[in-house]
Amino acid sequence: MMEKQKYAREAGKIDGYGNDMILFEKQTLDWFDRLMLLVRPENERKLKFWPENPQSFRAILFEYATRIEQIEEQLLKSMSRSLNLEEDCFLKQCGQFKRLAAQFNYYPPCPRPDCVLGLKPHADATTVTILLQDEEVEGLQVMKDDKWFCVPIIPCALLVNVGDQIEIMSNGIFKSPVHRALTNSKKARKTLAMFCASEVGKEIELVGELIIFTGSLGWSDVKDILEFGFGILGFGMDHLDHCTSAFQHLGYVTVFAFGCWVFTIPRGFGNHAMWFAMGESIMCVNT
Ligand SMILES: O=C(O)CCC(=O)C(=O)O
Ligand SMILES: [Fe+2]
Repeated sequence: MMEKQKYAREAGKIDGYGNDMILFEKQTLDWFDRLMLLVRPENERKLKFWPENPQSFRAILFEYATRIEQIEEQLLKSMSRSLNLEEDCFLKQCGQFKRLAAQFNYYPPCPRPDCVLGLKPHADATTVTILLQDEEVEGLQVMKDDKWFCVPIIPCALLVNVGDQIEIMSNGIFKSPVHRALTNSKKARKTLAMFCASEVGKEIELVGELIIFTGSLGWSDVKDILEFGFGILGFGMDHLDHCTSAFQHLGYVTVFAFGCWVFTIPRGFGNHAMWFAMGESIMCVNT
């Protein structure tokens, strides 16, 4: 614990070790600890929060982050191509100084898993989140048609969660699913979430061609959704639902045409296949 406290998060900041930010009285707290480290842009890294023990930690995280960025790039290109769009149309919107943050989640055993959640229902305010799941302990659930579905552990696979930024750019064709983490009475659970997001302050918007495709107006000129997302995470909700009501006052209409998308890619960074689970159907795409 003393070692962890050396890297404790400062009040109101995001980097470092800690628990939920307390945003209001009587907030329901999540049953987890986390270490959050901004990895890119490089000049914004705060190395004082990067553990020095084990010694290899920093080098491994740098290497892992580089690979994750390659995966994100391939994914964003593949998703654009799958919609018959130019392959860099999502990437272009992310700007030159894309952000990448690593969040190490630790869920200790909890005596009352029936009444305590590891992580409240939320959607990620990212382009995509790439999650390395615990090798043994399940806990992640995704909401679809108002029901919770357990995400299985697939050995040697990374889970890719579409985030709000891609939901916005794709006009809801790729939906950012609401998800949560359960607790376990006997075993601790560890996961590593890599949050990929656009440059700070860069406006993102739905890709014009998709208005015809979905027959709806969607998001326009959304900026800094990640900060907004962190701001309301304590409430445990879907940022876009929250934004939707705000935007409707401004005369925007948002239609999310499809259900949630979750897909996994086997770890290993050569030629890989992606499995898309959408509603009842599963497809496999070679990239
Ligand atoms: O730990 C998990 O399974 C989910 C983590 C997550 O959703 C997050 O960190 O945003
Ligand atoms: Fe999440």
